[in-house]
Amino acid sequence: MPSTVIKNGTIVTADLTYTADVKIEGETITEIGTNLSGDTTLDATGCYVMPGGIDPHTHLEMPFMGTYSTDDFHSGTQAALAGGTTMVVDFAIQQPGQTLIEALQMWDNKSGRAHCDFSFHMAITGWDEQVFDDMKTVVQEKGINSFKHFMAYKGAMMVDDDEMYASFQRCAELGALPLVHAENGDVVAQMQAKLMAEGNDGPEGHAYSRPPEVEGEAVNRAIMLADMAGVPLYVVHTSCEQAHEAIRRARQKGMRVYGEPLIQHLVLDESEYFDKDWDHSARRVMSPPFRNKQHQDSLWAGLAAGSLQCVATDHCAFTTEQKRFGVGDFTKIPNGTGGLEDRLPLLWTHGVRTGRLTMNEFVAVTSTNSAKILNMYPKKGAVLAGADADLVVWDPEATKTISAKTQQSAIDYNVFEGMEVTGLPRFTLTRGHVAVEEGTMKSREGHGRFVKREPFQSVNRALSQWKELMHPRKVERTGIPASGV
Ligand SMILES: NC(=O)NCCC(=O)O
Ligand SMILES: [Zn+2]
Ligand SMILES: [Zn+2]
Repeated sequence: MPSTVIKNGTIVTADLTYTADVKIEGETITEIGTNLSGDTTLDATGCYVMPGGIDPHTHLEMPFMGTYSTDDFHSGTQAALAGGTTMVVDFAIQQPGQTLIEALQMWDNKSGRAHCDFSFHMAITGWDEQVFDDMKTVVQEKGINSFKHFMAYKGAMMVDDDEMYASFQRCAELGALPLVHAENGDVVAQMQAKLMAEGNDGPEGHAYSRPPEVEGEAVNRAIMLADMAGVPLYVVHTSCEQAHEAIRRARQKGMRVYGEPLIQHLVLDESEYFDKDWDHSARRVMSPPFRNKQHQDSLWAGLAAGSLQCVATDHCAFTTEQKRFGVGDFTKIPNGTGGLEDRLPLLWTHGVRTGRLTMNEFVAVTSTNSAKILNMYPKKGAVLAGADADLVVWDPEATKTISAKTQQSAIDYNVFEGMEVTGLPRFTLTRGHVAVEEGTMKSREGHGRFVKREPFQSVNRALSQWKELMHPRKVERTGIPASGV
């Protein structure tokens, strides 16, 4: 079996920083030590050797708002690798009339082009007996242990409380983790209609129609429902203090609630929606929208304090032409932005280089925490013998200016255009294969494999045990008075 040794680097994991060589045989890390040798040597002088990034939230070739997101499993996973991310978790979403299993088949077909490993969350967009039954197949046979619920996008993917609570209870039974896109979709729809009626039809209307309160309310509601169902909860794209505050409070009360800020919300703010150039603002339309500096500070603090766990991208990239579907009606601008290639360099630049995050916290929030929360650690998210050789050799001094002209993403712009970043991959390895070397792409289409994720044992068992103990019990009484009737 061909072997590779990464030499002269410093290993940085979520909890350790130390000097050692890393030996890879085939697709797996087989040894960590000193003076190791192999068929090939990768020089990591001056670099950190870290677990490759895991993006827990992407939408590649997603059918949405009358079109498909432009980055697919080919360009999207190339972008991931170029930026040091070695695994993405995408969302399989049923289309009207489709079963969960049919939707999964669709995602299986699309993902054949992936250059890096991937897994899926399954979206629940309605509720009936078939969905109830299929959830069991999805968890027990298809290797998917997480289900997403959209509390927004009324008239499309949104589920109501009835459906969500039923699904949360099913997740509890199956050892699965529910995810929520938390915005009050009913209120958003009313605000959108009002803004449009007042002639407020530009991209700034998108931000006005989705204030932090609609997110905070929904996060609180989802947390309460999850608590009543006895299941943990993962809140995707946590963008504001109201949402973070709800997560923080729940965690202080002992609830297993996880929060995921996006790199976009951490570094871009709401002023983007007030640009005079319609295209500039529309390209940045996503839900929830970008917020102000106070909200950004809250998210950064949450990552350092541990009340927020994973930094994702929600990569859902539309071209300018696609964004223009919404000229004259902001509600028709396809929601979504890219970020796969830029997540790690931006987080390093704005997090580690400013002192907001340590290097170990950086690894935790870009990789290890996702692997643990989604139940694939230590196969993924670890630099350990036996783990997949998904690694990034990170040059902390390498710099570039982000530009659509040099990106892997297939769209015609980049929402971070012109930003300088310091900290880039020297090498990115996906299951032992060197996919990126000093900015040159050497990745292979179809190399990526589906990563099966087993149902959760400990957290769900602990919660159901507690639920069982607290279950309503009839009080057996003596001396019951005769009925008054
Ligand atoms: N976030 C966004 O605007 N688009 C992608 C779909 C979603 O996650 O809501
Ligand atoms: Zn969402
Ligand atoms: Zn999303």
